[in-house]
Amino acid sequence: MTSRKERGVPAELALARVDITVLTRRAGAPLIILDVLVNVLLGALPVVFVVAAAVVLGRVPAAVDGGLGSHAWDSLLDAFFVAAGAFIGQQIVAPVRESVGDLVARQVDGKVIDDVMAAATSTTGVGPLEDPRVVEDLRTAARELETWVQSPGQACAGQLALIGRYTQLAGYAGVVGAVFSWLAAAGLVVAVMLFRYGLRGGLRKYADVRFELDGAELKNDYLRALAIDADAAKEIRVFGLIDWFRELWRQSYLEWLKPLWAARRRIYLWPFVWFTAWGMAVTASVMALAGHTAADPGSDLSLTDFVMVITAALSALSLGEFYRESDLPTAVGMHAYDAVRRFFSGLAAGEPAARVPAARESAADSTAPGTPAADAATVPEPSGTIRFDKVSFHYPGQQRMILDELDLTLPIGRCTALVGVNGAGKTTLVKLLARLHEPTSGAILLDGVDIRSYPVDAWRAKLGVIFQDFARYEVSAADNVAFGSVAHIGDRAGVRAVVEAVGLADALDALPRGMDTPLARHLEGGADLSGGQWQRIALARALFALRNGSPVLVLDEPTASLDVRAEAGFFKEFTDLAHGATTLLISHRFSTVRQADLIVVLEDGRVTEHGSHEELLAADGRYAHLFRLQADRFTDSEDAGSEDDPGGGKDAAAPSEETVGRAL
Ligand SMILES: Nc1ncnc2c1ncn2[C@@H]1O[C@H](COP(=O)(O)OP(=O)(O)OP(=O)(O)O)[C@@H](O)[C@H]1O
Repeated sequence: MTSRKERGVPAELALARVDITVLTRRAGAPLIILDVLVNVLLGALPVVFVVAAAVVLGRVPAAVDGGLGSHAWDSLLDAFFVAAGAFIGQQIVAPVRESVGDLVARQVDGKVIDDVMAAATSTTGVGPLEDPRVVEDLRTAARELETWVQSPGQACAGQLALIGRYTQLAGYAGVVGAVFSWLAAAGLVVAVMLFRYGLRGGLRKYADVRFELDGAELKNDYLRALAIDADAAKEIRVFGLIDWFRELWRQSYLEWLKPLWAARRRIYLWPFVWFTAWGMAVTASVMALAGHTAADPGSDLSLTDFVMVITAALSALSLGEFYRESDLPTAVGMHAYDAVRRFFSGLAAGEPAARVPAARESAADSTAPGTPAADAATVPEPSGTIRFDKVSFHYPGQQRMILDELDLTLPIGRCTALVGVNGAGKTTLVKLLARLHEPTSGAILLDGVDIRSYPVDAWRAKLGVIFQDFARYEVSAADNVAFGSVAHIGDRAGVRAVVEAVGLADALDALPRGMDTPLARHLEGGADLSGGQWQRIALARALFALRNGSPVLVLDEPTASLDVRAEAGFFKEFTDLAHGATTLLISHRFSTVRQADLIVVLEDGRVTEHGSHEELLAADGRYAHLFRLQADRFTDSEDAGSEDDPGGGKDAAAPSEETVGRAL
């Protein structure tokens, strides 16, 4: 995209005006026509007033001579009523114009917000929404759209409001031209536009500087939000961070404000003085010409004409000012829309290539050789395996491979546990399985068929995934669970069954409105849950998906927030409930992991070990090492807590299987 500076100022201004005009069309023809008419009327009324007031003044001598009831008196009254009508009309039309402008702005902004929401929720994957540049554009746009200070809609209403101002200027110039001199009228218009250029041009440059500081402004927004964030509030107090943060807030604001102050001095001072001097010179010439003509005894300029010209000229000159309703909105408002457009192109550029690569179309899996089900509308019931076939992946815009030619087979109907150190790529693997990202190379095959052959929604309907950072929706507890299969959101008996299965029924029944209680304290009748209770909600959600036909369950750290008792019971209860399902379980808790049918160790982007718990312990590799590390923590504390246990000095590096089993 060509930058604003490269295009040059006139082209930039023209394009900005065209952009606003195009966007304004979204307000709809009736509203736009109404706004234009109201603005034209608001622009014309002051001109009518100036003309009528001058006529009133000119008719006073004759009316005084003629006396009450005379024809001259009546014509004075006629002119007076026109002037008064024009004056009162302005008072009435001005707020109407403001309201119609607001309607235009709301219509446009509403449609822009709809577009943003539609675009943000329509991406197949999450890659674009994880791209910091795309997110920054979205935040910039959202700030103006939400606060409704200088939004795109305000820019549209502001540009329409210019019609009123320029109708007024044209009217005054017309009066001066018709009554006195077209040259003087042209001079007036030039003077006003010079004043305007000095002001509005400065504002445009100032706005450019402000846009360059978007990053700093977003940082300020973040820090401001942090100051009132309940979670951060705890740590800020407990760790005594208040003074540190105050200083950070001060510094951050200064980093944003200082360049703005400097820009204001640089941009406004000399150009403003320069353009104002030119404007004043032109004004002085027009006034001198009018005065000279009026003073000339041979001139046919009447008192009415003279008053009309001077009043029109002065009124025109007063238009060489900052237009509150137009200038800031048109200078700044479209910035948010630029961010919206960058957001759209960022989303489009970041969408994963979901097509099945040509080479992959002939790929055959040992379990199901043959042709892939290219573009099949439905996903068949899994029967053999889900296989990661030489899957490599790096995040968009990054070089580092998170998964590197990874081969992994998940047997259908069995439970596979995935272990690995922090950052090994376990959650990333789940994102690929759910097609939130697509592999950089390689493929994921369901019974030999590349899952990209299927419509993404149909594939996802086969999965019930609970992420480590699962969502906590501010809706009722029942809906939080039912979101696992939104097509069955009304199935209260089903929701109840899975809530009981995860041991949450008593806790939810104790809430003010039972399962209908909104899970957010700030909502009326709402309540919040503990971390472990939220985790059970997430588990119930996964079970609800399973119950309603998602045969593949993926649980990323499902027991991380469960208490020891709940964790101990988790696996048994869960395998009973999830009997027959294909489960991928990610956990750092070996007490959970050890009970899986198959355990897979992920390291350096590849599977380095796989087998049952016993096989992996016997192999004495990475799994055995990690297992012992965790087991030692328990045996140490058990030993320390047991004063009369003579076995406290057991070889911690090699606990017996029995000890480990007891501890875990
Ligand atoms: N959206 C992202 N963009 C760029 N890099 C990412 C993104 N998400 C994760 N990563 C990086 O990918 C690597 C693997 O992360 P991942 O969350 O898959 O690990 P994990 O094995 O699940 O870790 P943990 O056990 O801590 O949950 C990490 O180095 C992480 O920084």
